[in-house]
Amino acid sequence: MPASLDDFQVISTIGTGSYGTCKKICRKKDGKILVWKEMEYGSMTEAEKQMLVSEVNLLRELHHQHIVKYYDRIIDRTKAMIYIIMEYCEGGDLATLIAANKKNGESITEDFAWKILIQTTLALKECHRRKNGQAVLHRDLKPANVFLDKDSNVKLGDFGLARVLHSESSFAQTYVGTPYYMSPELVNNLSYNEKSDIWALGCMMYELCALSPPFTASNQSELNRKIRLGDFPRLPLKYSIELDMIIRKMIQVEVAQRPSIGSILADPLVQKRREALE
Ligand SMILES: CNC(=O)c1c(C)[nH]c(/C=C2\C(=O)Nc3ccc(Cl)cc32)c1C
Repeated sequence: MPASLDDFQVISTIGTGSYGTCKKICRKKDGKILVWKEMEYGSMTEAEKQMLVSEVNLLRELHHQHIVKYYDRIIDRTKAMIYIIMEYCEGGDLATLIAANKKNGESITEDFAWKILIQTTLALKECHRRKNGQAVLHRDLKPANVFLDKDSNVKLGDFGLARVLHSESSFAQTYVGTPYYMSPELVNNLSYNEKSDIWALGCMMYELCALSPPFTASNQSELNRKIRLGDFPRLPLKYSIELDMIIRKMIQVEVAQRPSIGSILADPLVQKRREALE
């Protein structure tokens, strides 16, 4: 029996972005707290609608402890709206955490930084695993797309949809935000690849610790120049040289120089940190 909007009670709006609105909802039959991301697809081309459908279908295929669980989707054709129902992540998103730390002068611990790095890498490993020959590259890894559950475990969300919503469509005009995590290959109009997600992961980890992206500028051309150069300051000295090194390896201009997901997880230090998490 497909779900319907009447099966849920909307509790509150918990996030809005260029992709749509995220609402906290309650499933009436059992009181389970979930979220739905609602998007208006009326202004999409047929090709974009098809891409959205295939991305949602990919989401359904991904089952992993560090990827937000997909529950269902509801399409309201009268309003040209799609509602994607997913698990609730009580800890919110990393962008909010970074903003709060900047505001109150706090910073995450070294242990928490390693936890986020390891769990996000594990989520990307699952995304990059070929499903029916189709890799689900994230394409938009950033703090606003990484969520935390009640135990501050990582839940990666909102991927794949970026490919649909970054296309040359009416959505493109609504896409806001500076692409701080754009990799050198994208700046040079080369193709996006799995190592582009590694670059974005390094940028996200850097910002989580330093409370600023590795590359900042007041305009796109200056940002592109800095990204191509690849120079950025060391993490704050409270963080170990090992953490700085592994993040620095991820943010290397040369794609081939960046570690693969497998080599990150095989790093002895990562393995030691991972054992401490389990
Ligand atoms: C300030 N942020 C929040 O309060 C917040 C909380 C507590 N949860 C969320 C967002 C999600 C959430 O709780 N589950 C999600 C699944 C997929 C996606 Cl794309 C987003 C979410 C947000 C934005």
